Amino acid sequence: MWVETVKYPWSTYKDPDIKRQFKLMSVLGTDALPEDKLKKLDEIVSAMESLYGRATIPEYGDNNLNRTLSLEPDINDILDKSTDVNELKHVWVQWREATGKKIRPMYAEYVKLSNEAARLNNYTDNAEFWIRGYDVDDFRPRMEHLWNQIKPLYLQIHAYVRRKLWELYGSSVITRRGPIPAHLLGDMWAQSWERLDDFTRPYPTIDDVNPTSAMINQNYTPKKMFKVAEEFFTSLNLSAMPQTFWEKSILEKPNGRDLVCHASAWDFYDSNDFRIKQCTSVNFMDFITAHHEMGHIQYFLQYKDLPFIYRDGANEGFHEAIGDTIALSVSTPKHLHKIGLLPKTSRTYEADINYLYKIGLDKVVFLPFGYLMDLWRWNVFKGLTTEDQYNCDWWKLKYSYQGIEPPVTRTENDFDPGSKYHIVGNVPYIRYFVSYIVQFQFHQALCEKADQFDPKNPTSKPLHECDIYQSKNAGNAFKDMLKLGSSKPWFDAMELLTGQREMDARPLLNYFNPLYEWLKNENKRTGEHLGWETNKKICFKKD
Ligand SMILES: O=C(CCC(O)(O)[C@H](Cc1ccccc1)NC(=O)c1ccccc1)N[C@@H](Cc1c[nH]c2ccccc12)C(=O)O
Ligand SMILES: [Zn+2]
Repeated sequence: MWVETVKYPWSTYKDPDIKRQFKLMSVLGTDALPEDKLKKLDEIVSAMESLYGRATIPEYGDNNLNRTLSLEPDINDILDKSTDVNELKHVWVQWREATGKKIRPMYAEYVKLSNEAARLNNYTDNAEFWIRGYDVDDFRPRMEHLWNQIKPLYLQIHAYVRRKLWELYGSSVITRRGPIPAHLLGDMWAQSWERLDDFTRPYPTIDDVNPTSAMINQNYTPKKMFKVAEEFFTSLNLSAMPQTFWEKSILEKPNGRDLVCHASAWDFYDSNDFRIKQCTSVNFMDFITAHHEMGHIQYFLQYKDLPFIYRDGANEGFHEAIGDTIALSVSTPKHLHKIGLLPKTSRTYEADINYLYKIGLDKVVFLPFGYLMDLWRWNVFKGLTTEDQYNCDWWKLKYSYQGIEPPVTRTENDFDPGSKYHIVGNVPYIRYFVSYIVQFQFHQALCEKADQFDPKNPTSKPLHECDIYQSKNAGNAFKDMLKLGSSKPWFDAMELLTGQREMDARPLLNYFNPLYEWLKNENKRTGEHLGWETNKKICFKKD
């Protein structure tokens, strides 16, 4: 699709739309590389990705079955249910042995070739190439500013969770002033801690909002989960999944066949064939992920008749935010009760705080992780993090932003970034940080359209109780934005839906404000230390 700028001097064109189409078409990406280097880069990425996709670890304990475990569903089930710190440490270490450690030798060449491609596209390095779609030249300082707005809330939830884990595991495993050991947080990368909800929530006597048992009792299947998700979208007057979607998607892990299980959504650019690949288990987290993936498909469907150069998100964060925005309504006790996945709902202060805490264990906790993933990669592409300190710099960032530490000593023989899909799959990650901010802007705007939020009187109808289900008003407003695809700068798309042109952390902070107040009081009551400190060494040389 490379349009010779000499033949078409498009930068001189007057028509803004034609000019935009040529500009988008002229970005070559890795195709700018000479044939042999492009081939080498593709080989490295597919080698890293297939190694990750095939990775298994030995089962914990000395049983002689020597079964092996995959990430999905085996290891995730252990992270969900086990409180045996030695079993948690085993899966944490073994997953990194099976993935990052083996991928490390390939990474430096991947970095070199990616930077070469970026420079051939007239970018200084691949970091600049990756953030071009956000259309501002101070994008990285803006991300730091957003993080600084969120950090006080994160410090509160971090201090509270650390105390609850200290109560559960004792001071031989965790302190009350230091970083939290990463294997105790219910997730392989400590990116979201919602699996801790069950035994750390503020008011434990109040029923937990966990529809998994109802899903199992009602014989939910993966297909049923996607059908229920689809019905939410159609209730908004958005599009149903086309027949080919149901015929060609892979919604369950095919037994026997090796498959990269990391969820993904696919647009075949023929205005008809759209698919999801997801190794779905019947549980609430996978039900939410199903909405995330279906959000991608809905975007595909809404922009499918645009010139194909415009068949993309307004920016990459928008594409990640569609499904999550819908999921903010789906997750409410009110909605789950309405679709029969929650026996009853009690609208008390305690139930409210419990709910905000559960959502906060995903959304607030995720933000430092969503940010540091590309902070590390930007430093690598810019040569600020050199190969001999890959792992040291990774753990410096995990300590500094997330306030966590590894359960065992890490050295430069390890490569912990390579234990995360997006690092081996060459998938940028700041898109999820952007999504977690803008999805609350979208949610607030849609709730206003659904007459379930009033910005002039925000406490009259609390944003966290809003469910836009069956609101055609909200759906049509969402549709108008989705239909733009990437045909307009993302500021215009944002303004069309929300009335403002910038990313703004205030809707997220307003949403969680009752939880923030509760956590401040609770941490003051128990005398929690906010933040973390340690005298442990973080970096060790290759042995
Ligand atoms: O990676 C994903 C979901 C996978 C994806 O839908 O984002 C997928 C990633 C991917 C990109 C490129 C190739 C293969 C997989 N993205 C897409 O399928 C996709 C499709 C069209 C446009 C843009 C992205 N979520 C992130 C974080 C996350 C954000 N919201 C969530 C909700 C539930 C669970 C996780 C998340 C994670 O798991 O760390
Ligand atoms: Zn996604």
